[in-house]
Amino acid sequence: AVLGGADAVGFVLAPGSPRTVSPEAASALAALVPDGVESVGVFRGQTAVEVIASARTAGVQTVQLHGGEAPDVFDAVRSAGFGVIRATSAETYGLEAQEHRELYGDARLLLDAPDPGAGETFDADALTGVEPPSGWILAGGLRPGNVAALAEALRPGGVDVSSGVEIARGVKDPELIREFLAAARA
Ligand SMILES: O=C(O)c1ccccc1NCC(=O)[C@H](O)[C@H](O)COP(=O)(O)O
Repeated sequence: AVLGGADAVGFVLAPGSPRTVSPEAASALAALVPDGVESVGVFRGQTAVEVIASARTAGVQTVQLHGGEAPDVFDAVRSAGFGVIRATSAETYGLEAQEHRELYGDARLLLDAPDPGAGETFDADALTGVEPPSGWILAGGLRPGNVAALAEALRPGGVDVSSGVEIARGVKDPELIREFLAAARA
């Protein structure tokens, strides 16, 4: 991903995924990430104490929370010195955009399909009449063949991919990563 020109790389530190890496393994990988490329730890449903401990061991800069965590978890993570990304489904966000602004306002927003990391797209109609905050990140079922059209239609500040650059669940493919990055940049 770094060689292909990604702006950020993510390590799944949430338990129970075929993509899960230990904080120690993530630390060895994050140490290879050069300055200027953001390293992100991906979490779901853990306590603030667990998230912060894992993120510190892994040495990531940013924490991405997928589990509907409460605002106080975001505050704790931020106070521990990490950047924070709030990942939520586009359907949920469509119903609570005001709440996001009020409760999580300075967290970056990532809009995803309901089942994170499953390679499913969301129904873009969920965002009709909703304007996500500037710099929001689009995720969910992106692939080299659809990222340009979806980005053109939805105008996010960035895109995030997992399944669409894998040859099997949890197994990334360098060529698909290169194709995805080229299509997203275009
Ligand atoms: O990828 C996982 O297995 C995962 C597990 C627990 C929480 C989040 C997870 N992934 C979130 C991501 O960062 C994915 O990149 C994002 O949901 C997009 O996934 P995909 O639709 O497979 O491209």
